[in-house]
Amino acid sequence: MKLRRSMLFLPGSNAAMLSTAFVYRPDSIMFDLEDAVSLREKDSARMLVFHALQMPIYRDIETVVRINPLSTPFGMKDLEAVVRAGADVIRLPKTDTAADVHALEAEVERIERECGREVGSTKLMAAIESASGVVNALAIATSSKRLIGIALAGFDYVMDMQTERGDGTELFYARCAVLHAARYAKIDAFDVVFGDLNDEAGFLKEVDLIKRLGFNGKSLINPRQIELLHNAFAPTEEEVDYARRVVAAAAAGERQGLGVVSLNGKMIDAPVIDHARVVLRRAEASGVRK
Ligand SMILES: CC(C)(COP(=O)(O)OP(=O)(O)OC[C@H]1O[C@@H](n2cnc3c(N)ncnc32)[C@H](O)[C@@H]1OP(=O)(O)O)[C@@H](O)C(=O)NCCC(=O)NCCSC(=O)C[C@@](O)(CC(=O)O)C(=O)O
Ligand SMILES: [Mg+2]
Repeated sequence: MKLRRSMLFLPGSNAAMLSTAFVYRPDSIMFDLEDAVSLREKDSARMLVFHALQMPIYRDIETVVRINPLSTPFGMKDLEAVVRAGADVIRLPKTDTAADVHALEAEVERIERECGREVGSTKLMAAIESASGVVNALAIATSSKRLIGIALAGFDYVMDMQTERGDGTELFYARCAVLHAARYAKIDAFDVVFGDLNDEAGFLKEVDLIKRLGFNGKSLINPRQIELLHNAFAPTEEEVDYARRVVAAAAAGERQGLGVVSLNGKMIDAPVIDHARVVLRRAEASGVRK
């Protein structure tokens, strides 16, 4: 089971963060060349990220680079550098249509051929940051075989919607649209950045909500958020124990030729058994909640 619970953003211009971020063990590290980098640092940040991607410390952690949009003077330069440097995933910001992904994919394929990387080895993810992106979420999610997932980007999205971040009501439709598109396309879905580092309770409430909705994980901006997120996504001892009992009851039922059995008065059928197996695989991959 490939875990992508935590995707930690860090500004590509910050050399100290670039060389230490791996110690926090997020599932993926996202080097940002877009909005966290000022205009005068765009070129130096690209160089820093180009070198960081080739450091041995990043060999066993998924690396994602958020490039600038291809419509800016920086986007193509970013892409040339980071595909050649071996980024695992390119995150396209402000993806409004499937055509944005097609344009990116064509350039990635050209660069892979030019530099001798295996064609198709560079994966993509699309960040949806506008009403247009949400309306086109299904077309975006199904636009390329390279896509590992789509992410909702809350800050730009609420700006586009002429509202502001609040209790989540403002994101409800977009979260559901992004999730359904991702599930239809059988790729991952990532939730928004939570910006208030001192509001741990608010962060955990949001994590609980997005876990219940079905997101795979969340974009993060600070290492403090990683352990909280991983812990909240891990199954509890009780959930693991119950899952084991469901699997055992199902096996006993199968031996008796029964498709459906009951466990303490609760119906155990195929989807319940599948869910129990997911809980057990999750516990194996991530450990049990502390
Ligand atoms: C927020 C803050 C300045 C706070 O700094 P502070 O220094 O107060 O934090 P502290 O907790 O005190 O740091 C303790 C120790 O951790 C180190 N440390 C901190 N953060 C680290 C990190 N990220 N990676 C590695 N290391 C880190 C730090 O260096 C220190 O190390 P040391 O000195 O050695 O002890 C800092 O976190 C930070 O810059 N975050 C990343 C911001 C960023 O990338 N934004 C762009 C993406 S969002 C966006 O664009 C919106 C979006 O587009 C999103 C979408 O698309 O989804 C949309 O539209 O919604
Ligand atoms: Mg944004």
